[in-house]
Amino acid sequence: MKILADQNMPLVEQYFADFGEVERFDGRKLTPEQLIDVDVLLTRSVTKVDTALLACANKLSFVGTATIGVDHIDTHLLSDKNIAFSSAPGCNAIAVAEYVISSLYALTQENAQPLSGKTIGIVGVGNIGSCLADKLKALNVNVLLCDPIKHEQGLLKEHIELDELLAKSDVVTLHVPLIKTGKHKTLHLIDQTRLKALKPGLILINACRGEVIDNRALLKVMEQGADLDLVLDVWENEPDILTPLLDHVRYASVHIAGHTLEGKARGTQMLYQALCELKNVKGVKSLNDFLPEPVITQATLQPSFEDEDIARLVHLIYDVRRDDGILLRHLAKDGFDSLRKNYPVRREFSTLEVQAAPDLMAKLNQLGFTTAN
Ligand SMILES: NC(=O)c1ccc[n+]([C@@H]2O[C@H](COP(=O)([O-])OP(=O)(O)OC[C@H]3O[C@@H](n4cnc5c(N)ncnc54)[C@H](O)[C@@H]3O)[C@@H](O)[C@H]2O)c1
Ligand SMILES: O=C(O)[C@H](O)[C@H](O)COP(=O)(O)O
Repeated sequence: MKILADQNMPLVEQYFADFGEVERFDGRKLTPEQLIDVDVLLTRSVTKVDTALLACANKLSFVGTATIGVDHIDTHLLSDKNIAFSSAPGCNAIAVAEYVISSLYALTQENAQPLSGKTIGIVGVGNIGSCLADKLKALNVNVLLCDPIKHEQGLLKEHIELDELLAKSDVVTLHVPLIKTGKHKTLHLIDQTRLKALKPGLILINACRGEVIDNRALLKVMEQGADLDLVLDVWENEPDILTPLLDHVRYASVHIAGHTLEGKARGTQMLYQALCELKNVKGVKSLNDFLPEPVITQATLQPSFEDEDIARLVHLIYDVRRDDGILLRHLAKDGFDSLRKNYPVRREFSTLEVQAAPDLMAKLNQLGFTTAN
C-alpha cells in the first residue's frame, strides 16, 4: 500500500508504516501526478482535495484529514468516487480552548481588568465551543452561547441570536466551521455592519477560519479608530494575509491555536483508527506510545496561591504572547507557512500535575490540569 502524507503531520511513520510505504508531501504543492498509484492520502488543512487534484488518482481508496475543519475537502466528490473519507473531529478542541483561555488571561491582565464577572459569548458550540464553555465554568464568568443549528436540532436550549450575543458580551470568541452558502452561512458572518455595531472595549477572538470575519472591513473599522481588542489566529487568504491588519491586533498568530503536540498527534491517531476500521485491522497503537515526557510535569501550589495566580499557571504551560512575538518578528523574513511548520512544542494543561488545596483542585481540574490525589 502506498501512503502519501503531509510533511507537517506528526507520527505518520510510527502509526502507518505497518500498512505500507509512507511518502511525504508539501501540503500547498501537491500535484495530481503525485497521486498516481497512491492508496491513502493524509492531509492537513492547506491541501485542496478537489476534482483537479484527483485527476490522476487511479488507486486512491482512503482520504484522511488530521483536522477538525473540512472546508478544504470536496467530500461529495470523494463519496461519488467511492473513496472512504475521515476527518479528526475534536482532535484539537482542548488546544483551541486553551488558546482562548491563555488569551483571556493575558489580555485582562494587561488591561488591568479582572476576568471574573465578564460575559463571554461563544459563537459555534460544537467540539471546541462546548469544551471552552466547560473550562470557563472554573472561572467566575457568564457564558452566552449561539448555535442556531444545534438549537434547531433541540440540542442547545440556551442559544441566543448572534446580534443579541454581540451586544451583551465583553468577549466574543468564534468557533464555527467555514460555510460558504445557505441559511447558516458563516463566510463574513462578522461583516462590516456587525463590526461597526460592536461595543467599545470588546475582545474579539477568531480561532476558527479567517473568512468568518471580513478582514478588509475589519481593517477599515480599526483604521477609523474602533476600540476593539483583537486576537486573531486565522486570517482571510492564508498564507497571503492582509498584513496592515497586524498593526491593530493585540495577539496575532499563524493558525496554530490547535497545534499542541497532543492535538496534532490525536489527529494522526484518529486517521490511523479510521484506516484500521476500513481495513478490518485491530488498531493497537495509542498516543501514549509516542508522546514525549513534557519538560514540566508537576507543580505544588502553596496556601497563599489565589485565584489571580491561576493566570500564572496557565501561562506557565502556554502563553499566547509567545506566538504573537514569533509572528511579528519573523513573518516578513520566514513567511506564514514556515512559521507554522517550525512551530515550537506546545503541550496541553493536562501534562501538568498540580497539588493544591481541595477547593482550588476542583477549579484547576475543570480547566484541564491534572490534579494529584
Ligand atoms: N485555529 C485552529 O487551529 C483551529 C483548530 C481547530 C478547528 N478550527 C476551526 O474551528 C471550527 C470549529 O471546530 P469544532 O471542532 O468546534 O467544530 P464542530 O463542527 O464540532 O462545531 C462547530 C459548531 O458550529 C455550529 N455552527 C455552524 N454554523 C453556525 C452559525 N452560522 N452560527 C453559529 N454556530 C454555527 C455548528 O452547529 C457546530 O455545533 C472548525 O470547523 C475549524 O474550521 C480551527
Ligand atoms: O481545522 C482544524 O483542525 C485546524 O484548523 C487545524 O489545526 C489546522 O491546522 P493544519 O492542519 O493546517 O496544520
